[in-house]
Amino acid sequence: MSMTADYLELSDVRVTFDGFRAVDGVSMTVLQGDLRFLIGPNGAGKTTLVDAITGLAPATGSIRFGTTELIGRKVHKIARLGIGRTFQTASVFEELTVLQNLDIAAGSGRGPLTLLRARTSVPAVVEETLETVGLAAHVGRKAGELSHGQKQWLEIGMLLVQNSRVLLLDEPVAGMSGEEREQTGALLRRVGADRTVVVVEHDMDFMRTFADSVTVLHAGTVLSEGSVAQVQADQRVQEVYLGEAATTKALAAVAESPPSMDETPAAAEREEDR
Ligand SMILES: Nc1ncnc2c1ncn2[C@@H]1O[C@H](COP(=O)(O)OP(=O)(O)OP(=O)(O)O)[C@@H](O)[C@H]1O
Repeated sequence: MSMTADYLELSDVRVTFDGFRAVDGVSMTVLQGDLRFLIGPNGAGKTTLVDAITGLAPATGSIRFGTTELIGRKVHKIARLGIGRTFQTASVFEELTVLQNLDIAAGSGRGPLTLLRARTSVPAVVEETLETVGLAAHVGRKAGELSHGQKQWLEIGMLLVQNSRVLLLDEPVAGMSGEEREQTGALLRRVGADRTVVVVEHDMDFMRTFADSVTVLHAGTVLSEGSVAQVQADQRVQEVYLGEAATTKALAAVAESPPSMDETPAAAEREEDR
């Protein structure tokens, strides 16, 4: 493990699809141990930004992991540098056991024969990871039989055995029960202590409970950034999140009883002000 703290530093990152700017000049720095949540309305560019970091979307600007530039590198090179991600739907091997899934992830450099050979002991990193993600009691179960939450934990475990230093997690608690959410939050705190973690999430309660810091994306740009309290107090964030609901409500109110502008107190006040 490195002695110096890791960090992920994005500078003026842009991703364009056919002239449409999905990510439009994002700069942000995420430090190891600072559990960062990336939030924003649908289409804000969150997933595209994660795609850019992992090499799946062509980006311009700079994305550095420590002093290493990631832009321009191939997907598997970026993964090998220690940048790991999960997807909204867990991508575990359903027919294989929990242990086999972790083994395959850990042995990404080993040949298939080594993996097939009967083993007498579980590698230390796999054993440790089973404890960390809370699946020690389920080593022999087929991944397909796990609950949705447990599959997500297994996927995070697969990143841990690969020694991922950066974890980019796409909606890890979507579809989870309340208890699984709590356990996932605790897991993120544990793994995030000595790793650089970015959590893309729509669940605001989960974000409020577990985020150390928050970046709010809107229309491909950083709208706001700071602590949960700072971001929540930001007028622009409230407008983006409440905007749609407020507009719908206002329209409904207008349809129900058209307000007469002359009679409202506000209109009367404005008259006096003149
Ligand atoms: N491959 C693509 N080609 C064209 N447009 C794309 C592509 N991928 C994403 N987009 C567009 O880029 C914008 C950002 O999408 P993205 O999925 O990154 O948003 P998001 O913040 O992750 O949204 P959600 O919360 O709904 O997942 C959207 O308008 C989307 O339609």
